[in-house]
Amino acid sequence: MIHFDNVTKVYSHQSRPALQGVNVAVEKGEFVFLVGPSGSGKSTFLRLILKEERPTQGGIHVAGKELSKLTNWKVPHLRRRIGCVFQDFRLLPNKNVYENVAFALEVIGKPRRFIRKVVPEVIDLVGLEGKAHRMPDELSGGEQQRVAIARAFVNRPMILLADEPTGNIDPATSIGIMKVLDRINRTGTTVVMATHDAAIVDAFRKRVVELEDGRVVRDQSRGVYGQAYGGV
Ligand SMILES: Nc1ncnc2c1ncn2[C@@H]1O[C@H](COP(=O)(O)OP(=O)(O)OP(=O)(O)O)[C@@H](O)[C@H]1O
Repeated sequence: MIHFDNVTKVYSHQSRPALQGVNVAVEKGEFVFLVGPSGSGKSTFLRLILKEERPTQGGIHVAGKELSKLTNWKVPHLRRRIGCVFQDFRLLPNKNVYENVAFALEVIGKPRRFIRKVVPEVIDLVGLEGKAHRMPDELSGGEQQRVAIARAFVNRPMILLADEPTGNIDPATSIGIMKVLDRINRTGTTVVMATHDAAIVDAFRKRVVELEDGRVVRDQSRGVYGQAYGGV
């Protein structure tokens, strides 16, 4: 589903590469935690998948397409098939829960009847039943993140990218957010989640890809946040 083939990314005016010789293959339906210190290249990895950045060297395939061969007018189509969730929620403050989720479908021209059917289903899926008419400022941080996940998922993307989704949320609430992402993954959506949240990574035991200075230093199935060697 996502293939990085010897990918190096050097931003302009930077001497040090943000990513260096990265080879990672994420298959359909996988859940991958992307970990590593600040500045190790996690967000760059996610931005390359969306073609928000281009690799300096190497190739990237997403859903069977080589991104360098994707013409500019096809990029929105790629992005439509990839849901994104961020640390800072990015909800529309003047729209309620229902409207925030529905908006994602309205902008891509889905029929109103379809929107009325699927939006309540997704609001239930993320555990916000009964809260469709609340405004974002009437919700807790965890609830706001659930709305953001509902919005990212309502179009049933093949891939969900999450950049520090629990970064602004307390540990107990983070477990609930993670369970929602797990539920989405179980519907067949491939999930890649960049995180610093060791407790979450250790609790859910998914594949862990660790970056350090732009290189993959570990790729482990059912991994933990820190090095697993020596029983640590
Ligand atoms: N737009 C940019 N222009 C120039 N350099 C950049 C740009 N974006 C990121 N970098 C640099 O690339 C390197 C990797 O950054 P990146 O944001 O991918 O790391 P990260 O692992 O996501 O960090 P964090 O955990 O702090 O979000 C860093 O050295 C950063 O300063």
